[in-house]
Amino acid sequence: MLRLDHLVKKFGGLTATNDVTLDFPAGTLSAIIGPNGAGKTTLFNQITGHLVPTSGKIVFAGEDITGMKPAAIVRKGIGRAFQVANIFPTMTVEEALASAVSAHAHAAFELSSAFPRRDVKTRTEELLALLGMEPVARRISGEISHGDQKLLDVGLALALDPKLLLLDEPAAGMGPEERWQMMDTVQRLWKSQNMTLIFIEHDIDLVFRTAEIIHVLRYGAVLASGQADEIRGNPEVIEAYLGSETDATEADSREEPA
Ligand SMILES: Nc1ncnc2c1ncn2[C@@H]1O[C@H](COP(=O)(O)OP(=O)(O)OP(=O)(O)O)[C@@H](O)[C@H]1O
Repeated sequence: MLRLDHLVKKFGGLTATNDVTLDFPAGTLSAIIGPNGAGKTTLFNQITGHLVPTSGKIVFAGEDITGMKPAAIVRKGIGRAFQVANIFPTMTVEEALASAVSAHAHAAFELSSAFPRRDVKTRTEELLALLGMEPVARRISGEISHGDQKLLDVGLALALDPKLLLLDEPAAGMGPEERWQMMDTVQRLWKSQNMTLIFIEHDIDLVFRTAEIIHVLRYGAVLASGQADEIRGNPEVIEAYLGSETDATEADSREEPA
């Protein structure tokens, strides 16, 4: 579904993504972990077209999408949950979701007149149910809890019917109980929506419980890939990951002199 092929991204003398080659097979639920500054978000930004790789290729569904603009990549079927709930602060949750569903239906209809018009109301209700957000459907987006706003972000990305969904720390800023619930929801969405999902997460316990495949980044490069048991038992990973608790930004140590 998605292949990253020798992907390099440099910011001046800093190599944020260092020769990353990874496969994300269709239908899988993968996590990307790694210390602060390991290059996780930079990787996502390249996949979504917000950053252009210095070298290497990004192949999605058999097509080379390297260097395409973000809007074109969204149309190819790659969605990402941004912190967008605050774009609709005065709308209710239901209205915000309906707007996203409606915009997507409209774009799809313009692309192909054969594309069936979506029943916006039905899809909105479906999403509310999927997200478990019916109880807050009529509340103002800007006034719901942080956790519900993060869920709404995911819902807005889902409204575009992505084949591949990228979530950057979906449980960030939540309390322990809420974090587990969020990851349960992510797993449920992934199962029910027949999509490929990649998430970035710092909490290694959440990752071990949720992801099928885990990729560990360090200094912008892939340190290890595998299932939870393989990753859990990898001394290098443990060292790299636990080391991050004390190093604020590991990338600081790899800046080359100008
Ligand atoms: N636009 C940019 N310009 C210059 N340097 C950047 C830019 N974006 C990221 N970096 C640097 O690239 C390195 C990797 O950053 P990135 O945000 O991808 O790491 P991360 O693994 O997502 O970290 P975190 O877990 O803290 O979010 C960091 O040193 C960061 O400062």
